[in-house]
Amino acid sequence: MTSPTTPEPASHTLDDDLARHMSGWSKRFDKDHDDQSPLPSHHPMCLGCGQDNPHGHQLEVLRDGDGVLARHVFDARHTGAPGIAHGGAVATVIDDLFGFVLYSVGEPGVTRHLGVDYLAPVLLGTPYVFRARLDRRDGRKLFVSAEGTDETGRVVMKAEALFIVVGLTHFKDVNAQSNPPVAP
Ligand SMILES: CCCCCCCC/C=C\CCCCCCCC(=O)SCCNC(=O)CCNC(=O)[C@H](O)C(C)(C)COP(=O)(O)OP(=O)(O)OC[C@H]1O[C@@H](n2cnc3c(N)ncnc32)[C@H](O)[C@@H]1OP(=O)(O)O
Repeated sequence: MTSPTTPEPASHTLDDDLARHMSGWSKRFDKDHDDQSPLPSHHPMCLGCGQDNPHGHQLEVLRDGDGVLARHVFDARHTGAPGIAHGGAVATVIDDLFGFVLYSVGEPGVTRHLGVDYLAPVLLGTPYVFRARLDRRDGRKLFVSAEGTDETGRVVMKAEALFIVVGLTHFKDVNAQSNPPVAP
């Protein structure tokens, strides 16, 4: 529910977004994306990384060699069992991080399959590092993997996913069929 102090999301039209993202996604990791430099968010309202989404994780994702990295602290909004991050919130962060691996591919893609192994509780208010990479590509199929570690280096979760490369028309076609976005 929107509180009176919750900022209204900025207005972004699909055509604006597509135009902006088209140039963004055509860029591979390059001189603009030096190692350990931040990568642009998918979209200002993206649940994972959008800076205008007050309900999102507002991830800041860095290029990390051939992969990507995000440092993240889950908070009370992400509670599952008391004191522990909800598994769906952890999966959201990882799914979104995989969406940043697309920068190394230079083409847009969407999640076809996501698998998560929860090896240890992910605690609220505790810093974790999540890393993801492209393992292999088979035509339009991108096989990616990731893991999350705590400050001691202990691996608390692992994930693997299949992303499918799609054209930008995928997003346009889907939006043409859907209802207009609703403000939170
Ligand atoms: C608002 C404007 C924004 C504009 C922005 C523009 C740029 C943004 C760009 C990028 C954003 C990235 C943002 C990341 C955010 C995080 C990621 C998400 O949340 S993504 C959302 C959730 N995912 C979906 O909504 C997909 C829904 N699914 C589909 O639309 C279709 O299923 C689709 C397009 C993915 C594929 O459909 P098919 O009918 O073409 O293909 P099929 O038969 O399903 O399978 C594809 C291939 O995968 C294999 N496959 C399927 N499951 C497999 C499995 N478990 N293991 C191995 N292979 C598998 C199959 O055998 C097939 O292989 P074979 O191509 O024939 O060789």
